[in-house]
Amino acid sequence: MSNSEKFKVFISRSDMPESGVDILKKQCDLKVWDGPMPIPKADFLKSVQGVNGIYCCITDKIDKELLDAAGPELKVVATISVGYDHIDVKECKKRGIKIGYTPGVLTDATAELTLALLLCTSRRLPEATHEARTGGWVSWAPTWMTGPGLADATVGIVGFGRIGQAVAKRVKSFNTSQLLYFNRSERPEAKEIGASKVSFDELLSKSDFVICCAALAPETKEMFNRNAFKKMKNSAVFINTSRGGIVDQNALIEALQNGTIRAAGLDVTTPEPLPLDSPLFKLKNCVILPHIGSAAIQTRSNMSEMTANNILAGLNGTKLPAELD
Ligand SMILES: O=C(O)[C@H](O)CO
Repeated sequence: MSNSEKFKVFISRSDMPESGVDILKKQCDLKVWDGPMPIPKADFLKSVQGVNGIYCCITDKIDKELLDAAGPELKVVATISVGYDHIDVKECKKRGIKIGYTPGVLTDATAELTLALLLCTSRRLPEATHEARTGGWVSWAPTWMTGPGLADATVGIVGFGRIGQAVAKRVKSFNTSQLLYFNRSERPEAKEIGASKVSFDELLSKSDFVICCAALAPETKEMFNRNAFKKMKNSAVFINTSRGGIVDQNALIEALQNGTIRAAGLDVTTPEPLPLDSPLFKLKNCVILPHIGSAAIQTRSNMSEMTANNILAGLNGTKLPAELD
């Protein structure tokens, strides 16, 4: 393509980290959505007409209707995320549209956040700071604000890919007694980490902490349902930093209200943002974060650069640096 007819790329947010946008600016004709976020569907459909590439994020549904609206010139869709459950992968493949995502660069940030959320939930930090600020801190007290520690605990990780393994390595440094994992396939890396593969049921019944790092797919949808929570210890702490759809949220609310499990820490919910009147916000034993797993400054820049490079490769017809196969 000559300079006068650059590739057309649509970017669905005006606040995508600059480092990636700068890469694209030099070589593409960029159209950036700067209206309300996330981009309303009707605007999305209009904005993508005739583009060659789409730079999107997890709130943008890339479905058949959107691909139809974009038309036959669309070569690549790249998401600034490792998760791709918002993209109709089959439909893209059928049309020969390449999909880029951002595995690897956010592993450390997400693992860090998972640990932060776990400690926050088990040691009741939001409750404790609230008490300190509002006069509940009357005196040091032997049993006040106590919660389970990680030392000598059994930790179960569901989904043992990059992020699950990074979480396991970090958790181990807290002197846990046992690391269990549940994954579709056996992971060779588990041996060195010191984690044992068990069935989902065994993980649920033995773990003091259950951490969900699995990707959302038809097989994992609502795998944490009423039955699963019943199999967990009453003292268990549940952490989810992957996708809200993996949990039957009503079952979780019930489990937290009834003491079926002790507490939950969630970086992801259904829907997002979680409505302010959700019962989850009323529960002291639930810590909720607004999906900030990968929100480390440098990580987001790296993700943006990877997204841009995925787009450029897709436009030029070469293998993407991180292509979904
Ligand atoms: O899938 C992802 O990358 C996260 O959920 C958002 O960074």
